[in-house]
Formats: sequence, C-alpha cells, structure tokens
Amino acid sequence: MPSILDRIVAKKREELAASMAAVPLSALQDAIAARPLPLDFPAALRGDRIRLIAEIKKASPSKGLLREDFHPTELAATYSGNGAAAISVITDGHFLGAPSHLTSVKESGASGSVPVLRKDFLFDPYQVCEARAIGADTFLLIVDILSPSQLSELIHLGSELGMTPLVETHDAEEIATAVKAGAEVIGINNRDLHTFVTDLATTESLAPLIPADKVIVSESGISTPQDLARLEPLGVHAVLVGEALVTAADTAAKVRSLTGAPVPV
Ligand SMILES: O=C(O)c1ccccc1NCC(=O)[C@H](O)[C@H](O)COP(=O)(O)O
Repeated sequence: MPSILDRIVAKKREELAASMAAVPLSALQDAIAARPLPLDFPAALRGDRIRLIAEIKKASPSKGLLREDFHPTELAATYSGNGAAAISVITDGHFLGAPSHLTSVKESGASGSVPVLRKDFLFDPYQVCEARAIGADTFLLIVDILSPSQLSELIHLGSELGMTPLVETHDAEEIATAVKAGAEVIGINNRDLHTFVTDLATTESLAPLIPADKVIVSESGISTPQDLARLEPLGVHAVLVGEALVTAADTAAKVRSLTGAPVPV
C-alpha cells in the first residue's frame, strides 16, 4: 500500500501538469523579475544560539486540523515580531496550505526582514521557479522523493535564482547524497514521513555525520526549551517548529520561549 508521502507526490504530479498548462514558465519568469531579491536564508540561521524557523501549518496528515483560527499573515507577524529567524509556509493542500498563504505573508510585510521558505513537495524545476515567483526566499527539497541528479539540478537552479534550499534528510545515506549534491543547509527530519514516528534521537544519531561547514536544521517534534538544550550540543544551528507553535494557547509566548526574545514593547 502506498505511503502518505507516495500519495502526496502522486497528487503533486497532477497539480504540476495543471499548473504548467495554466501558467507558462515565461509568465513565472516575468513574475520573478518583478520580485525583490531573495533574503539570505543560511545567514539568517547562523548565530550564537539555536535559531527558530517558525512554521505556518494549519493541518497535517498525521494530526489533522491543528488550528481553527488560522491567519497566515497574523502568524507571520507574531513569529517575526518575537524573534523567529525564518518563517516556513506550507503551501501543499494536504496540510490545508496554499501558495497564496506565502504570497500574502510576503506582500503584507508581515514577515519583516526574515526569509520565508516554501514548504512543499518539489521535484521539478517549474516548482522551484514557482516558489520564487510567489515570493519565497528559499524552498524545501526532500531527498527521499528525488534522484541524486534531480537534487543537484534543483539546488543549482535555486542558486541561479538566488535561493539556498533546505535539503531534508532522514538517514545517513540521504545525508551523504545531500552533501554530494552540494547542499549548504541540511535538515534532519525527526519525523519518518512514511510511518510518522517522530524521535529527536534521529538528530542525535545523524548530526555528527554532517560536515562542519554546513548549516544543520533539526525538524519536527520539537516543542520546548529543553528540546533545544538537547539539540544545541550537537552543533544544530536551527530548529524547524510547526505544531507546537500553531497549537499554543499563546503563540507569541511560545515563540519567545524558543527564541529568548523579550516581550515586544
Ligand atoms: O507533519 C506531518 O504529519 C507530515 C506528514 C507527511 C509529510 C510531512 C509532514 N510534515 C512536514 C514537516 O516536516 C513538519 O511540518 C515540520 O517539520 C514541523 O514539524 P512539527 O513541529 O512536528 O509540526
């Protein structure tokens, strides 16, 4: 039986064909030319303490609806105003996300000066151009759904468009593939996308395999300052957090608990 990841990618292929028919690549290139230059994602993640990539996530295949009262621009303003270093916007429909969420976050100015990542299931150059066209500063690449040559090609295309992607891995072989393809920002997903089992021990076992010159991001299942204290000694530069932020009773306070930012005056 196909996993949820297989089903998401199959659906994505149908959507890609429809998008390519509706919006030619030349139209994406015109939209890209009209966008301001992308913000520097790796630079935003380097610092003297663990940085936060705060995710805008309405629902998930594993947990269902996470937040009823969902306003991407309000969340983005809360994230950027309370010390997040970057914002991840899920644009895939299985999470009740949409490309328009990302565009509204950028065009409203709610993300301030922090880079915005398109979180989706990307495997085709058209989708990377689309990410830039809708306003993203960077994008996610999941090694599990790409061949090594696709991965290299999409990293290279990102670089031509001024974007350094987050390259997501879940085992030692995928880390080797990411490094060989030239990834600069390497994510370790603590969630197995086929079984949904989530365990921070994944970062503990894999972070030591990543070369020292890379930016390391630990993703999924992270919710407390204690989790950050567990990850920091591993050389992790940033954490990507979704559910714990969107389900918090006080989102701003939850963000500050992970960034150490003071209450804004
Ligand atoms: O979140 C899921 O259930 C999921 C299912 C299938 C593919 C991807 C999935 N999540 C994407 C993510 O990587 C997370 O949204 C992200 O790392 C944040 O995780 P969390 O803090 O646990 O919400």
